[in-house]
Amino acid sequence: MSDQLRVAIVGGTGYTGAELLRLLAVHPQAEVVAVTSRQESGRPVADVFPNLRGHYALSFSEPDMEALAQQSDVVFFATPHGAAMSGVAELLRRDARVIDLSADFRLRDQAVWEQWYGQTHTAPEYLDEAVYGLPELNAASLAQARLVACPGCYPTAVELALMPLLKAGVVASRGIIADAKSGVSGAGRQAKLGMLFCETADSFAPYASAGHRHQPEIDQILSEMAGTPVQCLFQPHLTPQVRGIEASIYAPLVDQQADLQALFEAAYADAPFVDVMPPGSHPQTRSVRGSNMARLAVTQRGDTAVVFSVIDNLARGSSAQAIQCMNIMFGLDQAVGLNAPAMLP
Ligand SMILES: NC(=O)C1=CN([C@@H]2O[C@H](COP(=O)(O)OP(=O)(O)OC[C@H]3O[C@@H](n4cnc5c(N)ncnc54)[C@H](OP(=O)(O)O)[C@@H]3O)[C@@H](O)[C@H]2O)C=CC1
Ligand SMILES: CC(=O)N[C@@H](CCC(=O)OP(=O)(O)O)C(=O)O
Repeated sequence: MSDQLRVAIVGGTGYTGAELLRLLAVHPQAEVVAVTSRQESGRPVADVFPNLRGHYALSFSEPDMEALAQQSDVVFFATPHGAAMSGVAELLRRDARVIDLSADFRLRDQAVWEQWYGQTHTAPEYLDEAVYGLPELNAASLAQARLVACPGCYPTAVELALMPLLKAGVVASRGIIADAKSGVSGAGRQAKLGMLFCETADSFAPYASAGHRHQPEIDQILSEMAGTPVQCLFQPHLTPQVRGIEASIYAPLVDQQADLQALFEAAYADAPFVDVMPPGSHPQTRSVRGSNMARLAVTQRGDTAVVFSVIDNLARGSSAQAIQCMNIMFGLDQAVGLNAPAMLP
């Protein structure tokens, strides 16, 4: 076992932490050596998550950065915004590498981050160094990264859908609309009134119409892809399902002769976790449940490119994509441990 990557997880009792544990339980080249929870410290992992019985002898521990750095090669933060930035300096100083599933290092501009997240950033010196963990965009930088800022779940779905169009320059930089829907696990495992079964079942609604914190992240990354400022109107909705994001994206074409299907197939020819579906397809969230696959379908409607994008918010939208980043950072095959097909039905 000595050649196994030693993995620690801060925040192992949330949904993304539980998904990291589930996926890493069968990763052939990584071993979880520590997992933290302040509320469940001392309790066996398999007591809290019965699906992991027989996979882990570990118990949850307190989040002690010095101990985690000594024990592990890489530390995942599956914590609310604000936690990773208080631990990152200590971990990097002790040569652990860090993969942050929260938003602490996603935005380049400290003032913009503070405006949207409503707190002071305490480690702004790492904002430039952090590599945005979208493997199809940043594989080369990820291979060298000490600190990875994993994308938000909605941004993953939207950015993968728009990357081929923006890189080829076939759509306008204004007037793009991303109409996105998320399952309830996107809100995390903490009880919140609006996320209860009786509040969400048999219903469907938009939210955050005044602006969502994923808006500046989406605009930042789309602008990097295009090499020019891009504005995308992003509108989220809550759907009564556990996992899954669907984004329907509308982008005004500046080149109406472009073969969009060919463009997408070429852009993702070497991407093991992007499936460009045949023309006329309607991807379903159930086709990606529990898997790292993003399924895309592209079509042209008059002067508009229409892209449908589905991911599992807990897998491609966070934990599985974070493991794909880990694989790249440590020189492993990017797909190792992630090849299981989605659960269906
Ligand atoms: N849910 C989703 O679909 C997605 C979530 N994300 C992001 O991933 C992160 C985790 O999300 P999610 O799993 O849903 O969150 P949860 O609220 O479900 O879980 C949070 C976890 O972090 C721990 N924690 C909370 N505060 C601290 C702290 N200050 N220091 C150390 N540990 C702490 C909690 O355990 P304890 O309090 O016991 O220590 C718990 O294990 C968030 O930043 C979220 O925005 C990103 C993409 C998708
Ligand atoms: C359904 C739901 O509530 N979803 C969450 C997004 C989850 C996510 O991606 O989280 P971070 O970007 O914060 O890491 C929301 O809209 O706030």
